[in-house]
Amino acid sequence: QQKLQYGAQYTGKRTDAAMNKWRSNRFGQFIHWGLYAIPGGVWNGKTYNYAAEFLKSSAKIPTSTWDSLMYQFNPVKFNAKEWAKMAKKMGAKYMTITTKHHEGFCLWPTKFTEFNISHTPYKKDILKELVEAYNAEGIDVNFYYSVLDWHHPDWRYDIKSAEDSIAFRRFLKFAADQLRELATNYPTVKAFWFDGTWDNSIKKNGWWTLEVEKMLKEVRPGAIVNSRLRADDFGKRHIDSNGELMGDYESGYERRLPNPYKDLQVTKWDWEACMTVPENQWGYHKDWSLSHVKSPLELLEMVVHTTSMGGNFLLNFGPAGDGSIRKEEQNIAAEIGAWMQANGHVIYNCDYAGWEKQDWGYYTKQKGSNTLNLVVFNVPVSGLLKIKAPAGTRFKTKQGLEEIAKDQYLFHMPIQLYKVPQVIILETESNSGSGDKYQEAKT
Ligand SMILES: COc1ccc([C@@H]2N[C@@H](C)[C@@H](O)[C@H]2O)cc1
Repeated sequence: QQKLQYGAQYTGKRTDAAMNKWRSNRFGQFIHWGLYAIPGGVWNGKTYNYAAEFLKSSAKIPTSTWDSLMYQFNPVKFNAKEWAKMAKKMGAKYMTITTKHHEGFCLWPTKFTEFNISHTPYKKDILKELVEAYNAEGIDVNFYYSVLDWHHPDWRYDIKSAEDSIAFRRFLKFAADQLRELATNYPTVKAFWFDGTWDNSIKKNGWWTLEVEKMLKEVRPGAIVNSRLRADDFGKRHIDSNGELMGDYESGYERRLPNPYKDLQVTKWDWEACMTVPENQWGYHKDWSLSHVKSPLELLEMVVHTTSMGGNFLLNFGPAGDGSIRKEEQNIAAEIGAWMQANGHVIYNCDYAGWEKQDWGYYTKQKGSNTLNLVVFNVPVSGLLKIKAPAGTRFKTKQGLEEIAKDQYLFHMPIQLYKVPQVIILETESNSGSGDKYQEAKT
């Protein structure tokens, strides 16, 4: 353990009301929307299959050319209320919007750069429209903010000279001013999702990442920041040099999930995974035939998998440049929403149950209750679900349960064709299941 000036500010999970709400939300909608949605991965008639929000670099487009897309941004089909209603029907409890992505274009009328929505044909404050529409549906709104900024002349990837250092200090003030502006002018914002913080320039300025965390929590008490913002005294990111998580939740699971057998360390802190529908498209891409597009059921399993390990799942939508939502995303929202409508009680306010994962699916546990939720994706040919209970567990539920050895059971599923994940609720006796674990075999 060494004394850090810019390391973790506390250890363990926050238990204040704001963080408890963030945690209980469990399932959110990510929205990537910016100038990149206009070309949608196609430039001068050539389709680029890398992430559409990176088209500027994939197609080697000069900044001045790219930035002139601002004068075309006029989403005539944009309707914030429709987006919010779709998210509500999907069962999303929060939404995270790209206020500014790496391109540097701002969806709000910021005072600190002209490269913003007020200078587009659309003119109006899209961020305000989205915050109001989603909040009206009872959905919390969080802000994604990319520190990396391709547009701003003072951005630096590294600090290699006095000039770099002077320019980058100006840049860090610009970014802090924008963040203060966001936290001040949109008072219902709940959390800040930082991205674009992996470069040496940020790693050499860990002090700034802590200053931003403190400022946001001062301006907006209860505000939540992700670990991706943070670098410590030695440039160590997410986890400080003493092994403590920085920020309020771990945000390293991007387009991947922790292994439910081997990565149980994630259960010791709050965390969130974010996921694309295609293999790797966050912004709108015109051609989704270029990679596998995940089905509603594949994505629903990821939601359940994440809850079963005590994390939040942020599912990405990439609206088109005209403000429309593509049919694949509409369908995903409808199908996931149908299941969440009937079974959200095994997701919302649920957490890691501490039971050993089995092949048939996932366990979740309602916070502070003795009900154990089994979410079955893979029904065994035998119809018998294997359950290994923590030592000394006593069940209240008798129906369908057959004890086959100490703390080992089979649950008899009715033999039928299942089309959607099945939920089985078991009741355990309140003080049972905390007994000693078998001694692991020495190998
Ligand atoms: C390989 O490097 C990157 C850099 C940035 C990203 C951004 N993070 C995601 C949340 C999206 O915003 C993507 O553009 C992804 C991969």
